[in-house]
Amino acid sequence: MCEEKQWNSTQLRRYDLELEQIPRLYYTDPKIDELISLNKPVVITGSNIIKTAKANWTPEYLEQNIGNAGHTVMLSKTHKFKYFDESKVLNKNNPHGIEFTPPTRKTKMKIGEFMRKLREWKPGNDRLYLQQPLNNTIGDLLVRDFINFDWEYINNKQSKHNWGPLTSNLILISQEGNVTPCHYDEQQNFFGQAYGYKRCILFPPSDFECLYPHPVYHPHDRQSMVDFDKPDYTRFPRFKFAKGYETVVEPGDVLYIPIYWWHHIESLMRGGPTISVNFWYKVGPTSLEYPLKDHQKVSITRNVEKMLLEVLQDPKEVGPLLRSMVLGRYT
Ligand SMILES: CC1(C)c2ccccc2-c2ccc(C[C@@H](CC(=O)O)C(=O)C(=O)O)cc21
Ligand SMILES: [Zn+2]
Repeated sequence: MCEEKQWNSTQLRRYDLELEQIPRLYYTDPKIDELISLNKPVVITGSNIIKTAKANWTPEYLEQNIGNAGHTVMLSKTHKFKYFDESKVLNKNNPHGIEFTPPTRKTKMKIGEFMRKLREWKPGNDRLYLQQPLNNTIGDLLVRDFINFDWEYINNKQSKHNWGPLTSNLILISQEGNVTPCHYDEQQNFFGQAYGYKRCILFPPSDFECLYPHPVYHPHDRQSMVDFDKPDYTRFPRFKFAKGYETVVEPGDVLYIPIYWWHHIESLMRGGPTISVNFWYKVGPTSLEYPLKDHQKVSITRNVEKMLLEVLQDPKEVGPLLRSMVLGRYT
């Protein structure tokens, strides 16, 4: 029987993008391994990977069981939560940083205060996004749920596809309508959706030239400079050629976000709070096999930018040197 959909398209933000669907496959389907080995995204459905989270993790349950520590909560004046690396911001003990006005603020909050602020939220208030690494501060029931994830399935994928060690699991509690803007991570990611619905838009690493990442030394390193709500086609003309893939993940789904794939993730508008848990895997230094994969080329560009900054010291000199090296000679 076809389940009635729990959401409708008016809850999705509208972007000037052509989007294909990310395949949704039942967890026993061997095509899942084919896609993962090709570093392509896939939604794994019907599995027990995060079954206990799907069964138990409601906002009320987390309020009771996530633990009594202060949790990291991001605050934003807009619906966008654009990540930035604090270590790259100019400040007294970082003379090489660059001028930067952080778009979000980090604070610590007990879960009760966070949930109250969500319930009492009004337009004009800061929006909230809670993230909590699964560590020894979380409550016993959450530890039990975490232990009862289907680790046999997860570890089988990790070893079959030569992922490195699991580096962290983040629990994410988002306010409805929040957006994590388009960025890539240097880790393989099993993105589990426990409660509520999230729309995920992904682009392959080969779309690097259409998504204009900030310079590597910028606090918004790895984040796209393009504002999806209002793209500046003069500065970013190739954005119109970006070829995206999308899906709306529902409770129990696990989306495989391949390393270096761009992803924009939004909690559906008017869909209530959402709860996700991700699994990040660091990959060791891979030997370069030819022809190089697209994500390896992105990694090479990062090394060039880092080396140039190191030797030039002044961030403002990196662009001009690259330009003089390339214009008229390689273009
Ligand atoms: C935006 C936020 C809260 C944040 C602020 C400051 C530092 C880190 C982070 C951070 C890290 C991961 C996510 C989860 C997910 C995006 C999503 O689900 O919204 C994602 O990108 C991934 O799993 O790779 C979200 C965040
Ligand atoms: Zn990410």
